[in-house]
Amino acid sequence: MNDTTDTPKLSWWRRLSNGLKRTSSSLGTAVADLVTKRKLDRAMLDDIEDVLLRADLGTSVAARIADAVGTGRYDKAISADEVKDVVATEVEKVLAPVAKPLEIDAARKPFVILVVGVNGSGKTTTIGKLSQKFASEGRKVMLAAGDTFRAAAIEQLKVWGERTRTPVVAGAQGSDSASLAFNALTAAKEQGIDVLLIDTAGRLQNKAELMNELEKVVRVIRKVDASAPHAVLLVLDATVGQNALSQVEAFHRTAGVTGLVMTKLDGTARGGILVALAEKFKLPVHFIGVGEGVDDLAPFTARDFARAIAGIET
Ligand SMILES: Nc1nc2c(ncn2[C@@H]2O[C@H](COP(=O)(O)OP(=O)(O)OP(=O)(O)O)[C@@H](O)[C@H]2O)c(=O)[nH]1
Repeated sequence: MNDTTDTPKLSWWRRLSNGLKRTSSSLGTAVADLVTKRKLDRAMLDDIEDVLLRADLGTSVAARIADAVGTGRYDKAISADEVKDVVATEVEKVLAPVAKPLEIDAARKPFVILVVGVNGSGKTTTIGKLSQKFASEGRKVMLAAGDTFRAAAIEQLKVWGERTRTPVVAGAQGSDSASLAFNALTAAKEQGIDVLLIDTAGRLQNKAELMNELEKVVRVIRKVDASAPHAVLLVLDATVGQNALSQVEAFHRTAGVTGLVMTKLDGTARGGILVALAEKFKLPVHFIGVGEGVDDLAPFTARDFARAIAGIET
């Protein structure tokens, strides 16, 4: 884990737009190359659509953007900035309905958040960041080290617990993660905890056995509180691109995902996939991760993200 305290703190917007440079600049360069050569015609719109597809935006969004670019502009010269503006506007339209804050229902005590995702997507780090956020809002938080496969994962969660001064319920490596979740929820109820964040082992979406185990965690949690988990957050690594589609599908089927968090948007991210996900699944997107530090979690906002994808400076 990098220590970010010594480096000048970049704003989350700067980190996001830097992270999405790979998408926005290849999109920008490709569009600039296209539009300088000739007046707008169907062939150029097809080329623009291809560029958008390569940026992972998905077929229907790419087609819609190409149509919007074409509207009223046939046989005219068009600038790259005009195209970028249309991209930003159309992408924002797709993202606005899914950009929703994570609401903590105070009537649920504790409000149980199950955090799921593939290996290394950033679950534990996101739990640490959320723990800090909720504690700073004056809530009593507890963490459950449900990733019982790896000793290092249990230790990592304990470190986050210390850092955010939050109690951690942990068992031995190899112990049953469903019973760990059961114990943690029982303890959280007894202690009047407001928010219980449950970590789970990373699992590939195509491994049936592990996905069944996740179902069991949900079933066992419900024995303590039939309304829990109150939120199931799927943590997605922004660098994986198209694979995110099958991750959402499988985790949604198994654990009833209620919202998404996309991490690593500060790196060489391929954030266009978030647009395809929003279009296809319409699941709320709550937060984005823009670094490894405790404060590197930002609420997801459609306009900022759309402009970063299109490569428009704020
Ligand atoms: N740059 C960057 N790195 C991140 C971000 N979120 C997590 N990471 C890093 O990604 C790596 C994996 O993060 P973890 O939180 O351990 O991921 P996990 O999903 O819990 O991993 P498993 O326990 O293996 O399933 C770590 O090195 C984190 O520091 C982010 O938003 N930006």
